[in-house]
Amino acid sequence: MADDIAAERASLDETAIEESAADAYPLPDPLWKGDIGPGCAKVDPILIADSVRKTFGGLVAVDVEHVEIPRHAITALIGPNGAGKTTFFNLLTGFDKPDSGSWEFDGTDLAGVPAWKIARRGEVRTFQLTKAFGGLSVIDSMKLGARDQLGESFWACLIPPLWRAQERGIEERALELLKQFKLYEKRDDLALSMSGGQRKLLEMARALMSAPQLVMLDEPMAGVNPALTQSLLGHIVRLKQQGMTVVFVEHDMHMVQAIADWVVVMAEGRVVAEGKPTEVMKDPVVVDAYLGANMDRDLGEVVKEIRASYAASRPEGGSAQ
Ligand SMILES: Nc1ncnc2c1ncn2[C@@H]1O[C@H](COP(=O)(O)OP(=O)(O)OP(=O)(O)O)[C@@H](O)[C@H]1O
Repeated sequence: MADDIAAERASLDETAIEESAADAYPLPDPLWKGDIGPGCAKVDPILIADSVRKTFGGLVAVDVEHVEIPRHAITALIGPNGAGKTTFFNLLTGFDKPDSGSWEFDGTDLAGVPAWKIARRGEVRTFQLTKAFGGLSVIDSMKLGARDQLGESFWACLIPPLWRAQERGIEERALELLKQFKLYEKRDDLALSMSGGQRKLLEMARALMSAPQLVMLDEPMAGVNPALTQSLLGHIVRLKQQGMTVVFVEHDMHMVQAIADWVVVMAEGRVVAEGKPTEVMKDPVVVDAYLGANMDRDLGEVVKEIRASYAASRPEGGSAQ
């Protein structure tokens, strides 16, 4: 496993990650305050969610008591299928409405705020399945992304020099991002003519049109060939080097260990564990959530039992919660 991770890290140089840039936004060490565990406080959180709950009929899809996302870090959100990861993403980014709960992004309450306004405030997301690009070219998809996220200014539309300047700015940013994502040569191609992996890159580039602070990526590597996976991993690390905070959903623990600073684990709608990537997969609660044992039992009870037996087996106190 360690060799695999080393190889994964070594291969990231395909996208020329500049080591010198890594310290531009140094992370607090440690990232958390107090006891480490589900819902633990962070030294510098960019997003704080409280009592966020979403049900579909009788099914509780999300029931997150408290979670904090560390600023400037790469956080992986992991968990078995149906754990509620995508639904939680949808809620936090305004693409779905919770039954209850609140969350703040960089000190601003975002509950009930629509997706386009959330994007304007600096929190953007990509989708598990890339959104339809219609018959648009790559460059037009980028420009439309800017409109989706930046919105149209009524006054700018009435004053030609203003909208021309805005158009120019959008085009320049789109071309710059396409260069960064190595899609510049494809700018006039139909977006739909690109491979699944290239569309994932395009979706990520498009999400950056509004110069966000927090980028939420839903399974960015799913269905992408290994070569492009390296490239995507490199791009995610580069977002962090540029000062953005990243949250990504991923099932492959090699990828998580290769790039994540922090891991949040969900199961049955709840956050059941948090920690550093190297530590969190040793947590028996996480092992259990992945193995799917106890599926028919109340998760809260299972978590309590496992933590109690784990603590008992470690006289010095075991895990924090
Ligand atoms: N629109 C919906 N209507 C009904 N049930 C839904 C809806 N969206 C999600 N669910 C259910 O909510 C639960 C959580 O789903 P969600 O997609 O958020 O999980 P996930 O952790 O992202 O899973 P995966 O890793 O498979 O993508 C699942 O049981 C799912 O079937």
